[in-house]
Amino acid sequence: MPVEELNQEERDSWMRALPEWSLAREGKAIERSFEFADFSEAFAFMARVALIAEKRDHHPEWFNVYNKVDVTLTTHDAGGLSLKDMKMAKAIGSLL
Ligand SMILES: C[C@H](O)[C@H](O)[C@H]1CNC2=NC(N)=NC(=O)C2=N1
Repeated sequence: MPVEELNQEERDSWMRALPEWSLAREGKAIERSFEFADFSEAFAFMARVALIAEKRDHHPEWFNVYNKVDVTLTTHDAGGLSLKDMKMAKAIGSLL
């Protein structure tokens, strides 16, 4: 089933509900940086996100250095942001 890209109004409404996330890539992605006590905590977070990603078949782009994890969400199949990214962002936030 094709995944629809959100229109600007839907996108902006979701962004108000996800204030910790920022638009990136000219509105085609959202990003958020996380900081933990150490690498072990950061990697534990990534492991939990990985399980959610597999369950949803929706995978983050991310970059980790020691205790920091930068997460970018976008939907390749939609060529931009979809509901999947926003729901994933919400699920990631509820892990903390
Ligand atoms: C075939 C499979 O459904 C797709 O490749 C999935 C897997 N994970 C994905 N993750 C993300 N972020 N975007 C996608 O479009 C996507 N598509």
